[in-house]
Amino acid sequence: MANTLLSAGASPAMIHSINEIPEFTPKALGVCINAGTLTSDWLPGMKLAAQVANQSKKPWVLDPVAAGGSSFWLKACLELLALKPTVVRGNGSEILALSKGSVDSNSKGVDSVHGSSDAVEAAKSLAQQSGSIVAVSGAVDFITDGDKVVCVHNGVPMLQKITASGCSVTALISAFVAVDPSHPVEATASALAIFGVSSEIGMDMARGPASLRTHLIDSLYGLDEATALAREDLNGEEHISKDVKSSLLQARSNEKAEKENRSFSIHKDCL
Ligand SMILES: Nc1ncnc2c1ncn2[C@@H]1O[C@H](COP(=O)(O)OP(=O)(O)OP(=O)(O)O)[C@@H](O)[C@H]1O
Ligand SMILES: Cc1ncsc1CCO
Ligand SMILES: [Mg+2]
Repeated sequence: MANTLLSAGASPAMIHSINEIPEFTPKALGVCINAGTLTSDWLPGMKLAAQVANQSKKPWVLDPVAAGGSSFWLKACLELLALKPTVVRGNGSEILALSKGSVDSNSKGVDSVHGSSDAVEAAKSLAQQSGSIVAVSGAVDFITDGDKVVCVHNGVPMLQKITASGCSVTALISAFVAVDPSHPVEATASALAIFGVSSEIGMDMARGPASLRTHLIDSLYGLDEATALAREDLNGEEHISKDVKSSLLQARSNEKAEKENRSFSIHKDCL
């Protein structure tokens, strides 16, 4: 997660201790709270970080790792959700569990047993209930404010074989939302697209999951505006660069790129 952020031009700090939160969190431009490897000792610090981010008017993003995997995980994620994250990003099973508010008896824990398209309606409903932007990742990523839905088609299936690829893209979303907090849907879609493009470029050089991780990070670091524009088939009005401060893409419908399966498009067009 931290290496992904560094490659994108952000400056991560991984904080666990509740003692550090009041002093440190106000200094951050954005906060990412990740429920993976959760223990009851860590939860109060996570909640305090969310509260301090809210008080400091800083955006924060929740990764509800394995929300449907156990009662403890689900309760913790629902409590964090009640603290009003700017964005929630999870896989299909995580978003379905949060939306239903129940543990999934078929859950494998961290890995999704649902496709992202199975969770689009749950994501819309969760966004309406929570007031947060909700992103469901998978073969297609869906981002919704409860009304409009944006789709991102970038990415490679091998990402599922790298643990914490989802966590890393959530961290990237935090950085993008931190630099454009007034456009959280666009920032979230942009982060997912940029991560996906980087994985596609990285996959051309990779021999398996371990080398994909390396090449993804290298590709994100080396991504320039021209390459991102070409791979996204965006029009000339959008500006992307490897610097997250200028890499916020606008979601839009694009029929040609849609056929190529390589772009943003609006939900009704891409389903
Ligand atoms: N089948 C796929 N094809 C293309 N990209 C995919 C596919 N599945 C996942 N991705 C991409 O992989 C990244 C991680 O999404 P995923 O849904 O696997 O997260 P996750 O299950 O939370 O992962 P983790 O728990 O390992 O961090 C996203 O950028 C997503 O777009
Ligand atoms: C494998 C795993 N277990 C808890 S968190 C995590 C990383 C992917 O979310
Ligand atoms: Mg995950």
